[in-house]
Formats: sequence, C-alpha cells, structure tokens
Amino acid sequence: MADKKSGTIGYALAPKKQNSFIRDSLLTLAKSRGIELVRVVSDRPLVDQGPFDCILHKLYGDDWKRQLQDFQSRNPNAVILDAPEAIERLHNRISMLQVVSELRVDDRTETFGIPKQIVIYDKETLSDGQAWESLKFPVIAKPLVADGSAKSHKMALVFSHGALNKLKPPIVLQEFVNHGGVIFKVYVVGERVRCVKRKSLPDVSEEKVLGVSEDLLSFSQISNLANRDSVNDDEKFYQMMSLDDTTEMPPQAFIVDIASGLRKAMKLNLFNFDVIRDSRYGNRYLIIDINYFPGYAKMPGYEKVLTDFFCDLIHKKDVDDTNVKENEVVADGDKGNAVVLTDEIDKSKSVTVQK
Ligand SMILES: Nc1ncnc2c1ncn2[C@@H]1O[C@H](COP(=O)(O)OP(=O)(O)OP(=O)(O)O)[C@@H](O)[C@H]1O
Ligand SMILES: O=P(O)(O)O[C@H]1[C@H](OP(=O)(O)O)[C@@H](OP(=O)(O)O)[C@@H](O)[C@@H](O)[C@@H]1OP(=O)(O)O
Ligand SMILES: [Mg+2]
Ligand SMILES: [Mg+2]
Repeated sequence: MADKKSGTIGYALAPKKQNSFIRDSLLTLAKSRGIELVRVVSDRPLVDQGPFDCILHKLYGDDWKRQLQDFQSRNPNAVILDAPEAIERLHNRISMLQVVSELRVDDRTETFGIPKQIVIYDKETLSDGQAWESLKFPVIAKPLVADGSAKSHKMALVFSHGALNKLKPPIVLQEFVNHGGVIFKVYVVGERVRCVKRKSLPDVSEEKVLGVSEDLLSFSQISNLANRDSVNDDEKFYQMMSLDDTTEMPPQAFIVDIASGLRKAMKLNLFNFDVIRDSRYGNRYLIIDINYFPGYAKMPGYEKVLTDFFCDLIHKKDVDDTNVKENEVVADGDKGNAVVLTDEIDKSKSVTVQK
C-alpha cells in the first residue's frame, strides 16, 4: 500500500554506481510506497529538471557542487543527500578518521579507536627514519586521497622500512593490526544500521614477517568483490560477499552508538565504516575506513532499508515543510536515536561527540 505522501527523488550517479544501486527491485518497491526515483541527466542543468523533493547523488567536482547550490537556492525545502561539504571530509584518509577520535561512547566494556597512523607528504619524509620510527611494521600504505578513483584503493602491505622507498607519497602509513581475517562493514542509512561480516586480509604472524621474501605486497579492495556483474544471482552474490564463519559480531548497541555518533558528527546519512577487532584485546575495535554512499546493493534487503529511509525523508519533509534544511535530516541523530535493522535498541542510550 502506497504511503500517504508521495515524493520524487532525483538520483545523480556514475554509470557503475547506477548499475549496481538502481535495481528494478528498488524502483518497484519504492514506487509501491509512493516514491518515484528519477534519473538526473547530465546533459541539462539540474535546475531545469525535476521537480524533485530530494537529490540523491554520488558525483564530485566544482560544476556539480554549483549545480546543487543553484538547485538548493531555488528549492530551499528540498533535501540534498548528502551535502558535498560533509562528503569531502571522507576524501582524505586523515580527516576521514579524525572524527572517530572525537567520539565518546559512554559506559561500555568495549573500547574503540583508530590504528596508529602517520601521513607522509613527500619522498624526503619517507626516507627520514624519524617520521616513521614510532610505527610497528607491518604497516598498510594507503593513498592519502580517497576520492573514489581506482588509484585511491591501491594499497600495499609493507613488512619493513626498507620497502618504504617503493611507495609514492602522499600516503598514510597505518599500522597493520591482526584481526582474525574478518572485517565488519557497518552500513548506515539515516537512523538504520546494518553490520555485515566480510573477508579481510589474513593475520600476519611474527615469523611470517621475518620469513617473507617480498617486503611489500600490493592489493586493492580486498573486502570487495571485484565486479558484481560477474554474479547474476543475488543470493549467490550475497553468499560470496558475506562471511558465514563463526566470528562473533561486535555488540549491536555498541556499533549503533558509534554509527549514531559518526552520523551526527559528520552530518552524513549515507555511509559505511569498516571495523576490525584487535586480536590483542578481545573487546577493542578499530575503525579503519569510512565510505560515502557505499555498495548498499550488497546488503541483503537493501531495497526495504533504502525505501523506508526515503519514506521517512519525504514524510518528515511533509511534516516540517516550512523549514527543512539540507542537514535537517541528520538532526534526528541529535537525540541519539538509531534503529537497528534487526531490533530496537535502548533509545535512552546517548552518544556524546567530544568537541
Ligand atoms: N590497519 C589495518 N589493519 C589490518 N588490516 C587493514 C588495515 N587497514 C586496512 N586493512 C585491510 O585492507 C582492506 C582495505 O582497507 P580500506 O578499507 O582502508 O581500503 P579502501 O580501499 O578504502 O576499501 P573500501 O573498498 O572499503 O573503500 C580492509 O578491508 C582490510 O582487509
Ligand atoms: O560499488 P561497490 O559495491 O564496490 O561499493 C564500493 C564503493 O564503490 P562505488 O564507487 O561503486 O560506490 C566504494 O566507493 P568509492 O570509495 O570507490 O567511492 C566504497 O564505498 C566501497 O566501500 C564500496 O564497497 P563496500 O564498502 O560497500 O563493500
Ligand atoms: Mg574499506
Ligand atoms: Mg574506503
């Protein structure tokens, strides 16, 4: 049954993203709930298209930013998912994780943080031992820029400082932390949070570090299936992507608290973050990556999660039509509310963002 308020969402996505995200199953379910998803074409100005209640996008560049600004000034009550200024924080792997260091999650036995890391801007610093002597090898070398290009996913596991001169700054050197070969990917869609398990890099033992012939191993998007199109059946795809091993999931309320805190601090509605459990301590979790508008289609049942979010958005816009601002949608997070996809959490639990 269609919800009482109907709405039109314009989506502006690169072809690869459009193919993976805008699936018939999503279009059909959204339409049945009164939500029309309409493609924004690139050969006409955004302001000449529509009308749209909301723009859902994953495009970059100054021209696109200007188009969104023009659209917002002519449609002050329309919602932009999400604001380019908020997304830009995730395009630099230092600013990306800075927000984690400011989070405080109250009264938990679990602790969280980010791996030790340093940023290297130039070759000279790379050869200056003082810059990286505080790091324990192996380290993962990640491009500083995380702008969605293939290059931004090209990484290397570096076993000794002798191999550092093979790297091309600007890079982040992040300590490799053994985590049992399993990564937890936490998908966030507004107040909805879903944690899934994925294959990750295997642990590196002391002997292995000493015994490796190569002092540097390159890889890219290890927790991701290279190309979804190679798998035409959803169920099979989900099985290949997810991990049904016995690794225990992190405590749900803990993950949701972090998700709520990140959402409020970053003012983003559509993101995921990668969490590993530090094998040295049973209850310490490290956030190693945060991604804007990730591969939601890999999340089983993504159609309903996104459609419920769109309906809330349109309904909320309907209710507050007088003064919805582009970040108003995030304001709900201020009350620390978050809905876990499998069951409700204690809504009284709050997350404070350390200023
Ligand atoms: N500090 C770390 N310790 C151990 N393993 C790590 C660490 N950082 C990254 N990894 C491994 O490398 C993989 C890729 O790292 P990361 O997620 O930062 O790259 P990415 O290119 O941004 O990936 P994504 O496709 O999720 O955007 C992780 O999924 C994990 O398996
Ligand atoms: O499309 P995919 O399913 O591979 O989704 C990946 C997405 O690619 P996209 O470019 O198509 O959005 C990536 O975006 P960029 O960093 O490259 O911008 C990043 O968000 C990954 O984390 C996503 O993988 P997931 O975290 O969900 O496993
Ligand atoms: Mg990642
Ligand atoms: Mg990433």
